[in-house]
Amino acid sequence: MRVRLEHVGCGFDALPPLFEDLNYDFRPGDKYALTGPSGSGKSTLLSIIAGWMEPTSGRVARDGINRISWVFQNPHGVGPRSALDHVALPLLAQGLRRTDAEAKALALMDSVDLGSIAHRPFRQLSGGEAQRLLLARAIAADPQLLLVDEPTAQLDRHTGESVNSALEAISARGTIIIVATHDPATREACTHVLDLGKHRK
Ligand SMILES: Nc1ncnc2c1ncn2[C@@H]1O[C@H](COP(=O)(O)OP(=O)(O)OP(=O)(O)O)[C@@H](O)[C@H]1O
Repeated sequence: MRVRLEHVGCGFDALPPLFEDLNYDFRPGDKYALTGPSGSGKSTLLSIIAGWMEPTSGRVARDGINRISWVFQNPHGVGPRSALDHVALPLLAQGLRRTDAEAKALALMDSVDLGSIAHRPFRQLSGGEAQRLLLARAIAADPQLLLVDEPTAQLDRHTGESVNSALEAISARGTIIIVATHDPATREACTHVLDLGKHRK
């Protein structure tokens, strides 16, 4: 199982390319920080890696990757539904009984410091809580590749550390994790750094 960038480049319209000739291997059990200034193409590269967007040049090889989860910078959920329901849903879809799904969902929510808001409706969550909730849901889906866009941007240090620990725990299960981040603590918590600032043309 791995994801490989082969001579990947991308640009929009007549603008200069964001990046060109990116060659990179992403492997299970490692955490990759995708860094670079605002506008350098981090979210664009996540879209390309996920297969949502074709690169302008080169290709992405995804070997043995069937389940991809993506936690967006701007989280969306179902307003009136409880936070717990959001995390339990993928577990129910995997065939767990509701009591087991909810117990597992609650443990995942605890791991990102959300145990106390489990029964609140999604619409009452703050931006940082909503994004952590969707991280817990993404982990519940048991992905082989987890893409996360700026998970700690809206968080205080302690909460940011719990997010980094949750990423560590899922990485230890063999998931490939790629995190677009400006946060030095998240970058430090990763095993590798791919800096798009250095690939700008
Ligand atoms: N569909 C599009 N058409 C034209 N330009 C686009 C499109 N999508 C993104 N861009 C431009 O490409 C550049 C890279 O955007 P991207 O969101 O990938 O950057 P980023 O590194 O994730 O930025 P940030 O750190 O601010 O989130 C930006 O200048 C953006 O305006």
